[in-house]
Amino acid sequence: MKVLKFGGTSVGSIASIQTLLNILGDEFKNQEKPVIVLSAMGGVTNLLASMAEDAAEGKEFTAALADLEKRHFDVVKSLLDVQNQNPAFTRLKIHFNQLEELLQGVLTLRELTPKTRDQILSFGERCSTIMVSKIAAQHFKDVLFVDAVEVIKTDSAFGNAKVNTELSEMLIRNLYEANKDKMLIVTGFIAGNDAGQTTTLGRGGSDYTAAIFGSALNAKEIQIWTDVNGMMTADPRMVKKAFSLTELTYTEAMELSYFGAKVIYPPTMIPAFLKKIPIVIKNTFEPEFEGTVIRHDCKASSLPIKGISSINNISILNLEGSGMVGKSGFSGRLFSLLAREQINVILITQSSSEHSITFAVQPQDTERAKQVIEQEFELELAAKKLEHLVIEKNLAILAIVGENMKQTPGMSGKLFHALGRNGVNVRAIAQGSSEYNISVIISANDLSKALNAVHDAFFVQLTKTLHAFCLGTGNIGKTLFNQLNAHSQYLKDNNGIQVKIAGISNTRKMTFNSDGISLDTWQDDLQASPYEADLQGFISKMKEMNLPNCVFIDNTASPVPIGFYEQVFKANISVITCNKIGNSGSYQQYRTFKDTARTHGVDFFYETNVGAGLPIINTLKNLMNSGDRVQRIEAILSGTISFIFNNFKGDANFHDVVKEAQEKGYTEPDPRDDLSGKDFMRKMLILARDAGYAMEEADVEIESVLPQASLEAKSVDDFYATLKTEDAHFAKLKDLAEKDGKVLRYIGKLENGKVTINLQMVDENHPFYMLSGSDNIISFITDRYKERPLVVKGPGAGAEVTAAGVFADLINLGVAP
Ligand SMILES: NC(=O)c1ccc[n+]([C@@H]2O[C@H](COP(=O)([O-])OP(=O)(O)OC[C@H]3O[C@@H](n4cnc5c(N)ncnc54)[C@H](O)[C@@H]3O)[C@@H](O)[C@H]2O)c1
Ligand SMILES: N[C@@H](CCO)C(=O)O
Ligand code: NA
Repeated sequence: MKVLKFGGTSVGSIASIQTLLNILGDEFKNQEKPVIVLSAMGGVTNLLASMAEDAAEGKEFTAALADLEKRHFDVVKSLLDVQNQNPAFTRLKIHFNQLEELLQGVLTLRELTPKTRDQILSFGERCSTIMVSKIAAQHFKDVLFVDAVEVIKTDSAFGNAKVNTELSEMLIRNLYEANKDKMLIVTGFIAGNDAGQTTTLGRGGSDYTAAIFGSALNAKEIQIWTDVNGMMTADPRMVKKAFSLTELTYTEAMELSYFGAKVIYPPTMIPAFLKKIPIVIKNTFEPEFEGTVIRHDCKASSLPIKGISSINNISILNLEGSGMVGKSGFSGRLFSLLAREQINVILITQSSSEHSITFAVQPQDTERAKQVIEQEFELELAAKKLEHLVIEKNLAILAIVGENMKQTPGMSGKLFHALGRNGVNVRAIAQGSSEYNISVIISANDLSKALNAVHDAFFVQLTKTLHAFCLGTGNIGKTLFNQLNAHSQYLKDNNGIQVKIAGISNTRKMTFNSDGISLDTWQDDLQASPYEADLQGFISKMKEMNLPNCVFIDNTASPVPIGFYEQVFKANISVITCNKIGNSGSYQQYRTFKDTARTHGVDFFYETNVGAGLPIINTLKNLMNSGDRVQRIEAILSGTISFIFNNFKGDANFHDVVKEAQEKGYTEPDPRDDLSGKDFMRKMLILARDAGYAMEEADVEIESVLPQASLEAKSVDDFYATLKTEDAHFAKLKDLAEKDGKVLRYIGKLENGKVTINLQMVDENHPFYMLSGSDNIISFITDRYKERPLVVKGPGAGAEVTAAGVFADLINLGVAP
């Protein structure tokens, strides 16, 4: 046989009671009739409690009582045929009169004893159960209302009575045997003492009733019908990707029950655990959900953990001092004291040096704990054997739970990697040797980020979410958004990655959305945003949003964002940049970026600083990391100049070719940066530094391709004008080269710690002769690539290839452990 328990929401409305009847209808078809346990209608127990307290304070309760009556009567009117209504009204009315009398007594005496309180509360379950059993009787024959006062026997500790299990189980069995052909519908939560007075079973009482019946009758299963889809991997209000578990063990259910939305209160299920009866959590509002089964032993599961539970507000107390070292009985004294004071200790850690003990308590217990400890250890404190107790508030506990963790190395590694990577500082740690729970204490501010990051790290079958904050909506920024938009489904399906753009800023406006700014409407959103651009504001907001797997992307050509990189790294946020100004500033600054990123365990990716999307920075990194040494680098790294020399032929005029390069998106926002050689210089400097040379800009020897007048131009327009007036200068260069069947190439070289960039005329035997479009080419001659160089070649400028390089950096972020 089965026991089915329906919680408050399942009997809370006409619609839910109708669903309940359908469920009973299915069960009624079975040979063995189930036992049904009911809670009070949703909210009724709390209402009764407050009516009782009001009455004790001399306040009126009649209006509330009338409401209560009406809620029950409305159900009767809707769900019972007219001819069946009167007997139900009469039964209910008798109870409401009794309730009124009790409340009146409390009001008169201005006193509410625990005994009276239990009696008052019991009307919630009594009325809902009478009501539902009358309705059920109209549909099914042989329904029997059972007042649990008759069969569940307790002591007289009103409010939280202790059950006489042996006696109760016997009475339940007798009742069941005598009514085998009937469906018993039983009041949850309430019981009776020897004198027949009503008692209540405390928190989770109706689940307890179901467990007691299940145990007494050796039920095949106990179903708990509630209003959510069973037990989930995390609190769904905090973790959107939380999903329902199909199966977990009793131990896991116990450990996970810390959730805010409590599905069951595991201690009440102990009678069922002891008999190894499976407990199935079902959803009345989604009956097709197959349920979460809590059982003694589960099938092997592929999930590394079953879930992540949390407590969002705790305090820790830390007691340390030499007086504890090697002293047995110290922790005994401490924790006996706390137990005596009824201070619940949530978590304890002690280092093996025995120099300190840290423990967590509810915030409301903190001050009292401090007081009693200081009294108890007064002498030790005075003798400085103990230091004064340190209290820290606004903390939270996050715990990963699952029996699969046992004997599986790497679980704590995964947990701490996810936390560390996201800049979550761990204040204390606890893991029992049973290895099914690892708990960490962190700042309450970080809880949401930590829960989501840890959930992403463990449940790899789910999509991982990256949160990107992007600066710059020009050529590259815009193209990146288009690429992300077009490719998002593929990334989800094939890489399990979802990129959410959580913030965007250009020089005018900024906008934010932790759920991701739509990549179809970002321009309108930015336009409509109330926030004026403010870089420090942008970064502060990014930190404040405290999202997991966060990255800052600099798609500007501005020196301003550079000044903020360090701050970003220090907030444990990775940086991706196509802006070369940062890495080509002072060597000191370049080092600071690298070192700060490393010490904070985040990435600093800048593949597009050299050769746009071509794999140049990563190639060099791999060479260096694997112990190779660069002997020489020769390269053409200006896409713009490359394009110009590849197209400045025959009748072409220099001015127009430069214009074309700009229109094609190859140039810097200011094309003078390209033609002056500055952009090329930056790239060579970055390569030299990545190759291990602590070089400064002044160490680069650079020959310009421009005549003096162009170099001195005050504006971009003036600059273009000089390209026209200086036409002869460029024509001469071209003719000189063409005369000998050569081509013009602007080539950079790094050798012996020296960088030079100059204009050369090369013939067809030169490896750099054959280039077209905006091609870049780089050849690395290293200790290992000595005879023949390692060469990378291809288009090295343009919005598409550059944005693609930024995109690749994004996907390569080490968010996954
Ligand atoms: N074009 C290429 O082929 C290529 C290749 C590699 C790298 N890059 C680099 O890409 C970067 C962007 O180039 P682009 O052509 O897209 O430039 P762009 O001028 O088209 O866009 C720059 C954007 O940055 C924004 N911006 C500037 N300063 C800002 C600030 N302080 N705060 C917020 N936003 C700011 C501007 O509003 C604009 O939206 C440059 O650093 C360039 O060197 C370009
Ligand atoms: N303006 C740059 C873009 C690539 O960094 C170039 O022409 O090479
Ligand atoms: Na590159």
